[in-house]
Amino acid sequence: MARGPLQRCRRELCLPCPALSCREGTPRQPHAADATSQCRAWPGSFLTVTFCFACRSLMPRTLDSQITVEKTPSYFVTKEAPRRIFNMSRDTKLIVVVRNPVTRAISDYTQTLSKKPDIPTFEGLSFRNRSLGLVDTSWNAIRIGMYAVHLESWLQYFPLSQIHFVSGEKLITDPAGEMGKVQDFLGIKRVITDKHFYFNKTKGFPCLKKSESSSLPRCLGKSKGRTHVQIDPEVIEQLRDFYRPYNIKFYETVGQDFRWE
Ligand SMILES: Nc1ncnc2c1ncn2[C@@H]1O[C@H](COP(=O)(O)OS(=O)(=O)O)[C@@H](OP(=O)(O)O)[C@H]1O
Repeated sequence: MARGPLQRCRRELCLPCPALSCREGTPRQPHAADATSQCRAWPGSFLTVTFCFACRSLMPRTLDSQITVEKTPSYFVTKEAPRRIFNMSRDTKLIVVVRNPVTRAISDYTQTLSKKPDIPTFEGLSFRNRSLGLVDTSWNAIRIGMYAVHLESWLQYFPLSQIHFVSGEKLITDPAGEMGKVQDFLGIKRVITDKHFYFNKTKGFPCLKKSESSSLPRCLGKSKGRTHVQIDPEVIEQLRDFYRPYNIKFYETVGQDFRWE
């Protein structure tokens, strides 16, 4: 029997979802089975890729009409991930949320600082030699934003048609629009629409009118959408210059202009 779109999508894998978290109350698609909570029960995140293969056994069993969704932000920048995922299931559809890499780096730093207040300054970590404009690409917060570089590894295994890029910026300004495109990409009915969202002025972000488990409104947690550390505008300019060629290459490769300039 020919496989329908839902059967084809049965083993979906959701990659970094830095904006509207897959695990935090996104309205549930009737076709989605969430493997992430099971996987996250596994201790230690540095072995993400390894554990996610181990954790396949922890994934919920899915019906042919369901899609398994797994969300691990570090997959996109993990060298071995494309090959391993391809070997597991070459039909896997990949979703990557990307945002302006400079803002991403500052967000990343803000998050680390909240856990380790003693780390060096953002400027100190960003440059090998600031006056020469030498950016430290070995610092993860910088390296992750070089999307074009990471994408190359994925394209060695997966065609572009199997990868969907969500704009992190549009996910804030038009969550329903971005979620609509995700649902189209997965070949499922547009169940999540603008009826599900409202803009919460206090949070400064869109929130859900009601969560899956209750009829009360639900925003993402305190660690999502917090105030960023203030960075010297000159540093921001230097980093913009650094990322420009990577961004241009990325836009060209995916055929989409994210307007980060
Ligand atoms: N609706 C809504 N509510 C709150 N936050 C939102 C939302 N949509 C997108 N964002 C942006 O998501 C950013 C946090 O994502 P993370 O990268 O920390 O997520 S994750 O760790 O990958 O789950 C977070 O980044 P920061 O602003 O740096 O905290 C937000 O800008």
